Amino acid sequence: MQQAQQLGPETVSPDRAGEQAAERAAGSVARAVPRVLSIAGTDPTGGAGIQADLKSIAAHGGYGMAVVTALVAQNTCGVRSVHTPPADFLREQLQAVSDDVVIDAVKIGMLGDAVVVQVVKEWLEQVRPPVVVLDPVMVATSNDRLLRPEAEDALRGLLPLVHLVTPNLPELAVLLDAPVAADWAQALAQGRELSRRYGLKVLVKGGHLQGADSPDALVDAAAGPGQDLLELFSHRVDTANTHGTGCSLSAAMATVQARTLDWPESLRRVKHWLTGALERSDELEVGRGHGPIHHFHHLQPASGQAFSSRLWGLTAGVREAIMALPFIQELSAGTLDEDDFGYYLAQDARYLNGYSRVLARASALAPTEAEQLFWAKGAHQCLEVEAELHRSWLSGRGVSGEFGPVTKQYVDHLQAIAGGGSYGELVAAVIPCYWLYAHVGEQLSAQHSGGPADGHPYGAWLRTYADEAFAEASRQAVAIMDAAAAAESEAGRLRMRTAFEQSCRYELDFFDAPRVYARSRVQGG
Ligand SMILES: Nc1ncnc2c1ncn2[C@@H]1O[C@H](COP(=O)(O)OP(=O)(O)OP(=O)(O)O)[C@@H](O)[C@H]1O
Ligand SMILES: Cc1ncc(CO)c(N)n1
Repeated sequence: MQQAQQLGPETVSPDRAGEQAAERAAGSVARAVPRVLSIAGTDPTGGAGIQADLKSIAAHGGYGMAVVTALVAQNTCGVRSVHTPPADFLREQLQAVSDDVVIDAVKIGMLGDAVVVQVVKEWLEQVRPPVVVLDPVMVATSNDRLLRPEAEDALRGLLPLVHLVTPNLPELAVLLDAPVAADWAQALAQGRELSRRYGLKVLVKGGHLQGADSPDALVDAAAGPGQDLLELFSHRVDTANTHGTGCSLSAAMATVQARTLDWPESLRRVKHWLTGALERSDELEVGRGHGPIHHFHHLQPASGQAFSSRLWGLTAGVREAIMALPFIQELSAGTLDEDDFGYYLAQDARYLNGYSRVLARASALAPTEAEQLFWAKGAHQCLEVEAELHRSWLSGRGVSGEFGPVTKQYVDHLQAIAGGGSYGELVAAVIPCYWLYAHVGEQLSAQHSGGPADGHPYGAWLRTYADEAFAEASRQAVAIMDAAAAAESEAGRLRMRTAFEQSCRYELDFFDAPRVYARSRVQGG
């Protein structure tokens, strides 16, 4: 504090002042690691205000600094009280930063009252940072007021010093002294008007609209036709974790603009990041109200559900290929050659025997008793199904019980991982058998709603495919894989992915094997 008092404006070193003036005169200079100052209130739970700004700045490669306008006792559920430090002290904080550091960008958030707005205004007039983004914070996500109503006029007076303002719809209405926009078209019209009136860019935010999208638009009334509007539509993330989205967005815009000197490009990057941060917000488990977004989701590997979702997405092509196989199509239509079906079942019985041993190994490696039991039950069921296949379908058909080439390769692949891989890798390798089987079952039963027609040669078999108990086991297995993925290193997760993808390929080959290797084909041509 004492030190701050010693450092008045008159103590600015001539070098530093010259440096700032030179940079200003040259216009903005892109910086690899811009020095970004947040002027905002606090959130001790870290999701909004200065704490969110610093994370957002760092997440976008900036060097974050912060001047506190107000100390806010708040959490994800709401605001309890606000303590505003004396205006002189705010001035000293601002001056302490700008006397020493060249500022590449400023983000302004909660200002609270008209006195604070005035101090910040005077400082902006003196320093004129090259990038100034104002988030006109008025009301928190929890609906608590963060700006005194009588300060709204003062906030409008700040606009001529700002390059980009980022109002949500109610804030946009207050800045224009107009009714709140009822739809996106009205919001854009208001954004244009605000941009024109104050000669700045406006980021109109559609987070408060209803609908499948959460649109945002960069409006610049001064730009030529075709350049005056950039609209970005992202899907609306189904989450209550929206605390601090506005803070994080504006701090990110200030940072990326200072790095790129390109507002539209900044919005594209920031919007993409923000959607991911909302999507992954559940992983943080912070607070009981509107939780924070995941600022660093792009640096941390997806854990939990996201791992299996990624693998599922990566293997969409294999699933399509399986469904398109003559074997699957003809099986569903009832036109499949009996020998092909017999070959498939005999190989399945052979496979299940090997698979059972591999599941027993997963049981042996399982980190919890519940998982140990899950895999042990799976191993047991495989043997039961194998026995049932021999009793019902295979007896009297005279099909060979020898390993076919694909069956051999698939089981060898699983056994190699059972012998030398980690638990996560083994789980990832065994999942496609559950998951793709359940998927094919679901697809086939959708093709036979109400059950296969009477007299369908494979009707009984199709019915077993649509078994809900199996679908449930598949979901449990996938959940176990996600937990195992979270416990692995990044390299371990990569091995899991490889094991999973290889097993998916073998599932495809397995369904196609009758076409290639069934006795009638091999012998009869
Ligand atoms: N559910 C959602 N899904 C996707 N994007 C969202 C969602 N909610 C908000 N956003 C995005 O978050 C940003 C902030 O939008 P919003 O209109 O909610 O601002 P705000 O009210 O100032 O935020 P805050 O909640 O921090 O007060 C915008 O880019 C908006 O599109
Ligand atoms: C300090 C602060 N600024 C902004 C918001 C808006 O989310 C908040 N809740 N707290």
